[in-house]
Amino acid sequence: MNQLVELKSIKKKYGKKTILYDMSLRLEEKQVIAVLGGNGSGKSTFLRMAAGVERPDSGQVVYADKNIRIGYVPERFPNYLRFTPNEYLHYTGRIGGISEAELKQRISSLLHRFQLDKWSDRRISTLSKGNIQKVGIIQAILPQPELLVLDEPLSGLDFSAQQELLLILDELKERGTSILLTYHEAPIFEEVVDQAYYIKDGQLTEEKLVEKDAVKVIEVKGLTDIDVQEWNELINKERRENSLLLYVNSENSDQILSRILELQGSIEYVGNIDYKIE
Ligand SMILES: Nc1ncnc2c1ncn2[C@@H]1O[C@H](COP(=O)(O)OP(=O)(O)OP(=O)(O)O)[C@@H](O)[C@H]1O
Repeated sequence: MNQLVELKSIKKKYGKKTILYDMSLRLEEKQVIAVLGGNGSGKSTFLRMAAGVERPDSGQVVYADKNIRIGYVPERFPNYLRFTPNEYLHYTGRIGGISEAELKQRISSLLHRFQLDKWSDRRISTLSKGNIQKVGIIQAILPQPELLVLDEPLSGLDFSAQQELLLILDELKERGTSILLTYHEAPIFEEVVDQAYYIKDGQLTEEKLVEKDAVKVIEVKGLTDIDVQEWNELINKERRENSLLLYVNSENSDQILSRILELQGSIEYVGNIDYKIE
C-alpha cells in the first residue's frame, strides 16, 4: 500500500499548555484510522494538523502529493451561515473545481441520501444541529477526497443518517480514500476502522488496541454514577447527556447487564469496542 500522509513528530501548544508532545502517524491509501481519547486530550487539534487547516509548532505533515484533495468535517460546522445547503454546496464545490453538471448530480444524490432534500433551500442558520452536521459531511465528501478527516462526524445524526454515513465511508474506502477520524460513539464504526490509536498525555500510542470483542460498551439510562461507583469490573465510565457509557471486559458483561436490570436501568445499547486497557 502507498503512503498518503505522514505526520512526523507533531508538537502543538496553546499558550503555555502543550497539547501534543510528539505525535507521529502514517496513513496509507484506503486505510481508516481512528484517533480516540478522552475529552480535551487533543484529538481535534491533531485532526486539524492532519487536514492542514492548522500548522504544528514543530514537526511536519507530509502528503504524498501536494495537490491532494482533502475533505474535512470539523467538530462544529458553522451554524451561522446565511447560505442554503444548495447554495453553500455549489459554492464550495465550484471552489473545489467540480464542473456544474457533475456538482448538480452529486449534490442532489448526497442530499437525497442524507434525507436533506426538503431542507436544501432553507438557510443553514435555521437548520437543526443534525442537519447542519449533514451539510458539513456533504461538503467534505463532495470533491471525492483522497484524504477524509472527520471530527466526531456522528454528532447530532439520527440512526438512518449514521447508517448512510457508514455506507458512504465504506464506498469511499473502496474507491481509495484514506480516512482519519475521531469519535466517542465507538461501536458503530468498528466495521470500517482498520486501526485505532489512543491519545493520552499528549502522545499517541503506537501499539494496537486490544482485539475487537475484548471490551464491550454498554449504554444505560436511568442509573447515576453513584449506582455504579462500586462496580470494580468497569474499565471506564463516561457520562453522555442523560446516559452512562460503561466499558467492561466481555467476560464481565453479563454480570454487569444483570446488575443494571436489577436496578431497573434501561439498556440502550451493547456493542464491542476497540479500547486500550491501561
Ligand atoms: N484554538 C485553541 N486555542 C486555545 N486552546 C485550544 C484551542 N483548541 C484547543 N484548545 C485546547 O486544547 C486542548 C485539546 O482540545 P481538543 O479540542 O483538541 O481536544 P479533544 O480531544 O478533541 O476534545 P473533545 O473530545 O472534548 O472534543 C483543550 O484543553 C482545549 O481547550
